Amino acid sequence: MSAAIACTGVVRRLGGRRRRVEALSGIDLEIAEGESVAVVGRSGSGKSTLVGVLALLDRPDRGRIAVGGVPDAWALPGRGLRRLRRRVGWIPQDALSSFDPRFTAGEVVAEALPREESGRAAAGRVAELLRRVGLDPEAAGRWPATLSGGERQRVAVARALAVRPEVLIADEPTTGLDLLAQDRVLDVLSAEARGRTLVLVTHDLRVARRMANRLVVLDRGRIAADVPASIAPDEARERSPELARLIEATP
Ligand SMILES: Nc1ncnc2c1ncn2[C@@H]1O[C@H](COP(=O)(O)OP(=O)(O)OP(=O)(O)O)[C@@H](O)[C@H]1O
Repeated sequence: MSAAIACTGVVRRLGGRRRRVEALSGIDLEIAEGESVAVVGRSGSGKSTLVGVLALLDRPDRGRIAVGGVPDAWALPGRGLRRLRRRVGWIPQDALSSFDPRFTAGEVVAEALPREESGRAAAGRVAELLRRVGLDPEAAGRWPATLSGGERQRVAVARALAVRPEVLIADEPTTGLDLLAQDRVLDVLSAEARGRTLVLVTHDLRVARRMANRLVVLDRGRIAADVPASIAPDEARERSPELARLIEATP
């Protein structure tokens, strides 16, 4: 099976001159088509930085990102890179702040549609996408700020699906939601992940196990463990102290 997305030797430094942090210190990771991977690790371990780099939103200081058959995304000219980005659906942690406040929920989704689907056909596609994530198409006319957190997160999933991506990347998509809303967002995501590749950041090992068949554990910008999600707790403890810590912290 070929890699849907991969990175080689990725280094990412963040911050200004005074406080420079190496958020990623040489990451090699290959994710096969159809795989579902949960990126876990303690706060500040580099999870968000890694998925931002994988989604081609953030350029690494060193290393290469391969998407589909393209071996080095950032070597492409701007247009090629933009086209490649459309093969990846991005679901951010905080949907509301990622939406343009001048847009209704429907416009947020419509804006992401490929050019050939915009214009007249757009309303139908937007309604279909909203229905797919379990929202009433009427939600299209609402301002995102008037939707619940869970509804907004589902709009973010609909927006990510608008480009018909091969890979879905989600950064803590259920943060701040109550359990029922979390459940609905995760259900929608797992349905949409079928037949696609999924990369999901979560601090919750239960979510990781529910959504993924592989766990990538980050620790201070490095991969501390890369194991099947079904790994027995005893073996996991042996493999990596960082994973052991996560297991202990999970009720
Ligand atoms: N804009 C920034 N400027 C400086 N340092 C940053 C910036 N963004 C992140 N960092 C630092 O980079 C490291 C990795 O951050 P990152 O957000 O990727 O971690 P994380 O594992 O996603 O954390 P969390 O679980 O808290 O969201 C941390 O030490 C963080 O403080």
